[in-house]
Amino acid sequence: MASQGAILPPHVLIFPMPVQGHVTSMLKLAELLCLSGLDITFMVSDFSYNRLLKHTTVVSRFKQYPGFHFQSITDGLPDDHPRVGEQVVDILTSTKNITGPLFKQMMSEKNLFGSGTRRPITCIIADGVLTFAGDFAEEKGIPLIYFRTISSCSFWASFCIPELIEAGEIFVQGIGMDQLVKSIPGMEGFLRIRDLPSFCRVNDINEPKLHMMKSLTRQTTRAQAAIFNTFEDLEGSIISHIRKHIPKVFTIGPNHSHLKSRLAEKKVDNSVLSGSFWAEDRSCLDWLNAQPSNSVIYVSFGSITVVTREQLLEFWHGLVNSGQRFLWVMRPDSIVGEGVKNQTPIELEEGTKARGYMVGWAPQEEVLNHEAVGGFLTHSGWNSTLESIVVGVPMICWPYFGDQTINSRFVSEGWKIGLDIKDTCDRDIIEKAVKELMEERKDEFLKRSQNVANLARKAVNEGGSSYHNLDALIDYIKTMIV
Ligand SMILES: O=c1ccn([C@@H]2O[C@H](COP(=O)(O)OP(=O)(O)O[C@H]3O[C@H](CO)[C@@H](O)[C@H](O)[C@H]3O)[C@@H](O)[C@H]2O)c(=O)[nH]1
Ligand SMILES: C[C@H]1CC[C@@H]2C(C(=O)O)=CO[C@@H](O)[C@@H]21
Repeated sequence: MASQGAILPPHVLIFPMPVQGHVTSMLKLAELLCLSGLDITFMVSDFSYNRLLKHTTVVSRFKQYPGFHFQSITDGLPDDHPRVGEQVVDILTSTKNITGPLFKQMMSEKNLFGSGTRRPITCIIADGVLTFAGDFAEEKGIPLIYFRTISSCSFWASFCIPELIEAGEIFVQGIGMDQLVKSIPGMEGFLRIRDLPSFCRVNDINEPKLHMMKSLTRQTTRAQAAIFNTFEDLEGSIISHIRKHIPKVFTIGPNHSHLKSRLAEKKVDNSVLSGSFWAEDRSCLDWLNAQPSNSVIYVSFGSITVVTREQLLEFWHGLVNSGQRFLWVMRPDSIVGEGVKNQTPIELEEGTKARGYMVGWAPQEEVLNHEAVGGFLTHSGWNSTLESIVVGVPMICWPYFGDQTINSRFVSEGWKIGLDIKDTCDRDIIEKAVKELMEERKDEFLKRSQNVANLARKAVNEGGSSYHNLDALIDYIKTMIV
């Protein structure tokens, strides 16, 4: 065993928070590491695993990597828990209280997943929000790398929560939402209190969600290193501030594009790795095929956002009144509340028949890459933002919660590749924003988005920063074998 052990590769446990946006980006990381011959155990909740089995080919795709194994575990919630909207935060508590102890027991019963052909886990790459995985690594002396799946700008703002509290810059009643934030180094001058991660909007400065986010983020420093799904040309100036607290930061993104680049280099199938929790309706690609170039605004609010029927109608009127073509993802579980009567006004039905198409879930990466798509009305989830950036599609941002409120500010005022309509939901504002993005300022937005897209693609190809950093990460993981 000892001599066999010497030639066995490192064995990495990858553990995402079990929700779509986190599993998606950590699956891409897993495949990137598999391509370098590392052994991977990918921990996923029973709920997520069943969704993956039902709606994707990930299991057969990963069969080509003999060193890759899925391991499922409960997320601690009952099957019928909605796992959407603000209630998704319940997963943080249930995984800590229920999954954490089971994980610990499983690791000990299964000898850290070691066998005659695999080393026991040599390194844990845990989602930065799964603190119990960090506790376990620390307790057992296993090297720990945190992967926070949000943007670096959002991470950095959350990291600065103690300074924000100290400076009185957390939103509580009586503070102006449009006041500029001064206590986040690197964001002075354009970040407003309104743009801080939504957990910073509280009724009382002692509210648990604010303090949970503060400690979740601050505890990242106990890891030996951190990974971010971003690239230096996009967020380098912010990352330089993070590096003062976490010296080893590996920026390796955009992960989905990096994976494509590495697969192409190896001349193997580089089709999109879909980790969808819902069935992708590919008929929208046929519809897009029949639309002119850059003429369609794609509308999707990711996997967690929910809207009331009133909000839905505002979006719908705004889109139809804009006169633009639209492709709209309406997730089956995304409409909440009783709201107004369940009848669709005739003008919306007609407007949709003439210029729109709706699906329950789309193959988003392919949709955004389609030449007919010229804009994206998004909730500013980090994966969606990066997927849009890579293909140079300008955005209208309607952030729902969490990191999205700051991502949208960076899109509009930082990188200037879109518009931010946060905190509004009004048909006239939506109509105006769609016209501005798709007609009036179209060339300006497309040009800037193309420039950023070129930087993203440069980052993930040979010679680029993310390409270099992934190699450095793999070398680092190899040094962790004790
Ligand atoms: O019809 C659809 C809609 C979405 N997607 C994919 O689903 C993912 C959605 O991820 P993201 O855009 O990041 O949004 P959320 O699902 O909301 O992700 C959660 O996780 C992200 C990463 O931490 C955070 O940035 C978000 O705020 C958080 O809500 C993306 O890869 C999309 O391509 C599809 O494939 N088809
Ligand atoms: C449910 C949310 C709590 C934290 C996660 C997150 C993050 O800050 O890492 C962003 O949005 C959500 O996916 C998670």
